[in-house]
Amino acid sequence: MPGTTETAGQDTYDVIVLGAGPTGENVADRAHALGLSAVIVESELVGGECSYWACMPSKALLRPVTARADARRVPGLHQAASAPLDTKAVLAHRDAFTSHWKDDGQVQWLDSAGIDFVRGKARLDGPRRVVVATGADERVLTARHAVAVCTGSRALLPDLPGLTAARPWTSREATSAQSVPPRLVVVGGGVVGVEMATAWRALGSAVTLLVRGGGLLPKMEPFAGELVAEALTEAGAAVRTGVSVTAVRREMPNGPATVVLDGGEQIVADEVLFATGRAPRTDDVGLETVGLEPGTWLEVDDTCRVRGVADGWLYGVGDVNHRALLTHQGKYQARIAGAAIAARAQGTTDLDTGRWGAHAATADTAAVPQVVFTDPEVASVGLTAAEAEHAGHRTRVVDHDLGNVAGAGLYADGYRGRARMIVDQDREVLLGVTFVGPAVGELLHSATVAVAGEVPLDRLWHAVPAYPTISEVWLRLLETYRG
Ligand SMILES: Cc1cc2nc3c(=O)[nH]c(=O)nc-3n(C[C@H](O)[C@H](O)[C@H](O)COP(=O)(O)OP(=O)(O)OC[C@H]3O[C@@H](n4cnc5c(N)ncnc54)[C@H](O)[C@@H]3O)c2cc1C
Ligand SMILES: NC(=O)c1ccc[n+]([C@@H]2O[C@H](COP(=O)([O-])OP(=O)(O)OC[C@H]3O[C@@H](n4cnc5c(N)ncnc54)[C@H](O)[C@@H]3O)[C@@H](O)[C@H]2O)c1
Repeated sequence: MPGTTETAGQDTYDVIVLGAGPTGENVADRAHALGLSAVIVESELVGGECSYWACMPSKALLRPVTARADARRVPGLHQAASAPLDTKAVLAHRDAFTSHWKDDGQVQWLDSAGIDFVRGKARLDGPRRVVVATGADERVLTARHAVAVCTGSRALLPDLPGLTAARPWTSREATSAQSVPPRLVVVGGGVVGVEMATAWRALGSAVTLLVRGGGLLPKMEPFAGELVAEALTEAGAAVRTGVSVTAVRREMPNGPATVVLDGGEQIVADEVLFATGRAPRTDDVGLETVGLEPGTWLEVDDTCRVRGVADGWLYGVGDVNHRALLTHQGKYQARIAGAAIAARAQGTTDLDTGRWGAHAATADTAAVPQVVFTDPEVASVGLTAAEAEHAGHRTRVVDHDLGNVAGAGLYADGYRGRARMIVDQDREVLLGVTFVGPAVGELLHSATVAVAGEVPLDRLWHAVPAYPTISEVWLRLLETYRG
């Protein structure tokens, strides 16, 4: 049972925030830091999906996996690092990183940040009014300036015969399971699918990854999915592309599940993870009381203000607006929305909403960074080659084999990886960068600065990477471009 600390407080606030995930916390914090009173309402755990069933537990499961893989590629360590992972220790490490699914620390942080907190299920009840069901009681809150819906997303399950009765895993079970299923089927080759297939395979499950398309990580550069599929296969997972699941059965409650494929083939597994995307948590937050459709993603402008709501008091920030379903991007939007809410509360009418302005979440469309924590890691920012071409840019695609970089060779024996930069030929700046290979995640911010800063390639030539680091790939990419 989560802690029950909450603020009796007043009932009228400058800003009311629905949902205390990373996004909601940051909206409230920004608003408060800019002089507004703020209250946040949370129905489950303060910290949201990210802290308890997403980023934190998944990365805590994956870190030992990638550390062991790296160590096995270092001469002198191969033997020592070849033992199986200590499953109990890895799961305990994961449990510690989720604070054992207790949010006392995060509730304390709200308090220290001067943000009032109400635990309960919130829903809109007409303009600027929020009703919170707090157990047996209801509490009514009123906002002077803004209400921010930051209720996030949940796993989306396909409508398949037998699926609900078969009790499939979603990302929640995949990140919080207390034992290793001997056989695990993973459906979906997106980020959740590949990360969880990597983690549970390394922890000992026999993993079958079922993908209906032609490859893994379809939203990224094709070589990313290819290298991750190759590594998963080498690790002993079965990666099957071009297959669709048509039904799932679990005849005995404690027995195995059977996954039926479109060709009639059946696969038996102890657990079946559906990693098939997300749905907005907006079905029961009272959208209908303000003229919006329940269960839909909130359509917002670049200040994260919801379109089509009279007087512009409603904001939708984080996963719920479907702009970029990532914690860091939700927190970025929260900083932008918080600044816009405060400016509007002060009566400012000419907000700085131009490209890269203080009140515009420009990076959401131009420079979203993402790291997939598989072995090898995938790190990307901005547009892929296909996206840049589709957007009508005149581009040049520059590739380099990361294995040929001295720092990569030192990092790991037989280092395998690849880098790509997409150059906007008209402006000679970068539109996107992708790295695939061990440890490239920590390289990504250099690319994010280059893309978001629209750093001219002539100036990047003067950004000298230290020798012998993996970052020397920058020099190789620029040399390849210049010829
Ligand atoms: C397995 C997995 C791994 C991930 N790993 C990463 C990663 O490594 N890096 C990364 O950047 N992103 C990652 N993500 C994505 C990341 O988790 C989300 O983008 C992030 O959690 C979104 O934050 P949010 O605050 O918008 O929503 P959430 O974190 O979903 O928080 C929303 C909060 O609102 C509450 N809420 C909902 N309805 C109500 C209501 N009616 N009243 C009161 N409270 C309500 C919920 O209980 C929840 O606490 C991962 C996602 C998954 C599924
Ligand atoms: N490291 C990270 O940054 C990280 C990690 C995990 C999740 N996330 C975020 O969480 C979000 C959700 O991740 P996700 O992997 O669930 O979604 P996703 O949209 O990335 O991938 C879902 C995949 O499932 C496939 N799919 C959908 N329906 C299917 C069906 N019926 N049968 C088979 N395949 C089907 C889709 O084609 C898609 O490739 C993503 O937006 C991601 O950015 C980020």
